[in-house]
Parts: sequence; C-alpha cells; structure tokens
Amino acid sequence: MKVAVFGAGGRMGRASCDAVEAADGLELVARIDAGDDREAAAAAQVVIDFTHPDAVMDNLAWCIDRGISAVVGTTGFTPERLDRLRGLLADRPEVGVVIAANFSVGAVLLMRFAEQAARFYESVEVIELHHPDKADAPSGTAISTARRIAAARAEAGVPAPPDATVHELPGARGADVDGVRVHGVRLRGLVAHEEVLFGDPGETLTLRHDSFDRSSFMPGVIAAVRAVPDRPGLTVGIDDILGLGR
Ligand SMILES: NC(=O)C1=CN([C@@H]2O[C@H](COP(=O)(O)OP(=O)(O)OC[C@H]3O[C@@H](n4cnc5c(N)ncnc54)[C@H](OP(=O)(O)O)[C@@H]3O)[C@@H](O)[C@H]2O)C=CC1
Ligand SMILES: O=C(O)C1=N[C@H](C(=O)O)C[C@H](O)C1
Repeated sequence: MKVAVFGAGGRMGRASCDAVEAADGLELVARIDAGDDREAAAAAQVVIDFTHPDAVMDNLAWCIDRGISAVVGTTGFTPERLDRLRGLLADRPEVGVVIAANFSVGAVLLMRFAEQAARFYESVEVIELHHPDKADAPSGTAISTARRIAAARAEAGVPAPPDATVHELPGARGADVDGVRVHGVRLRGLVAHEEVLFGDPGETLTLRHDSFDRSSFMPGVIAAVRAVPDRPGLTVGIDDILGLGR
C-alpha cells in the first residue's frame, strides 16, 4: 500500500515515516512538509497527517477530492469540523478518514477506563502534561477524555462536580470542557502524559498514562493505515480498529 506523510519533518511525521518504512506491505511514496507541493503525494492510497490544527482541514479536503484515504493525528477537531468533514466525505463515499486524538494503546484504554469510572465519583479533574513545543492546549486527548467523562456522567444523571471557588486568578481552575476541569502543564523533558483524578468521600482514584517516546503512537498509526481503506466514511478514535468496540 502506498503511503504519504504530511508533516513529515515534524516530531510525529518523522516517527511515522520511519514506522511506514519498517512496516511490511507499506511503501512510503512522499514526505510532505509545510510549503511542499502536495502533488508529490497524489500517488498515495493513504495519507498520514501530523501537521497543525490550522493546516489539517485543507489537507483533508485535498485528499478527499483526490480519492485518497487519510489517517489523522493532528489535533483541533471540534464537532463543527467533524461535521464539515462528513459533508466532504458524502461526495466521495469510497474514501475513509480515521481521526484519533491519541494513537497510543495506553491512552485509548485510559479514556475507556475513565468513561467507565465517571458515574461512580462526585469529583473529577483531568491533568495533561506535555513538552513545551506543543501548539494547542488543552491537548486533544484531554478534551476527548473530558467530553467522554462528561457524557457518561450526564447519561447517569451525576450532577456537576462540587467546587466552592469564588475568588480565582484567571486560569487557576483550568479550562472547562463540558463541565470537567482540564489543567495543562508544559515542561521540558516531558513527551505526552495524562492523569484523570476521581474523588468521592474517603477515596480517590487516579488513572495515569505516560508516553515517554513517540514510538508509543506508531502501532496505532500503522493499524489505522492498514484499516482505513476498508472503512469508508469518518471513523473517530481507534477503539474499533484495536478490537475494543465503542
Ligand atoms: N494523535 C496522536 O496520537 C498524536 C497527535 N499529535 C498531534 O500531531 C500534531 C503534530 O505534532 P508534532 O509532530 O509534535 O508537531 P511538529 O510541529 O513537530 O510537526 C508538525 C509538522 O507539520 C508541518 N506542517 C505545518 N503545516 C503543514 C502543511 N500544511 N502541510 C504539511 N506539513 C505541514 C510543520 O512544518 P513547520 O514546522 O515548518 O510549520 C512541522 O514539520 C499536533 O496537532 C499534535 O497535537 C502529536 C502526537 C500524537
Ligand atoms: O502534541 C503532542 O505531543 C500530542 N498531542 C496529542 C494531543 O493533543 O492529545 C496526543 C498526545 O497527547 C501527544
């Protein structure tokens, strides 16, 4: 299968190029970075995109227009952006796009475990910790985690977490994602880490995942590349591809 990588000069792009080159049955046909002519990727059957939230929608429109499927790790996908993508894909029903905020197996499992725990605890907060060269905050993974926790709590009728704060320096209580507080740490030496803290009277539960190296994302990326030609339309998350179901 012919594969091109968009964002090939970046941290994830470089790791993806190496992973594609090492994978049986995959052939790396183009490395595209900012400013390069995308036509060099026109021969690809699948594009991997690890670029920038400001670039990814235009890249996907280009791929879909040419009938090229895509595996997307770039963050910044709002519900509105996903709807726009569904609209683009409706015109090319043979094309598949897999978007995942996190391709590491551990992060996928953490999100599922957090979703399961959500209804049992009065309090919940999310902390994401990343390298300081990251453009977006909170991380896409933390936003997805918080949304999934919020949805599970709402479905179970759990009220908003208690919080008596009335005096606050702006930002001290983090971002509000669907009613769940999300805190971002940017620290040299880190790669990608997330904690979900649950609390109830007399106990807490902490779920933590650490990516110490970008190789942690590659099995998920390669599994998605192999799967996407058989998954027309939009797939959000790699749970199904890993055999976990929704
Ligand atoms: N889903 C997942 O598992 C993961 C997702 N990510 C996400 O992936 C994205 C990239 O992260 P990371 O690799 O660390 O970032 P980097 O900044 O290291 O890499 C991004 C690369 O994309 C290039 N680029 C920018 N615009 C375009 C464009 N239009 N076409 C082609 N290339 C372009 C950049 O070039 P230049 O520097 O010249 O602008 C840069 O080389 C982020 O959104 C991040 O959150 C990261 C890790 C895991
Ligand atoms: O920028 C990163 O590094 C990462 N980005 C993704 C995110 O925003 O969730 C995935 C992972 O956290 C690493």
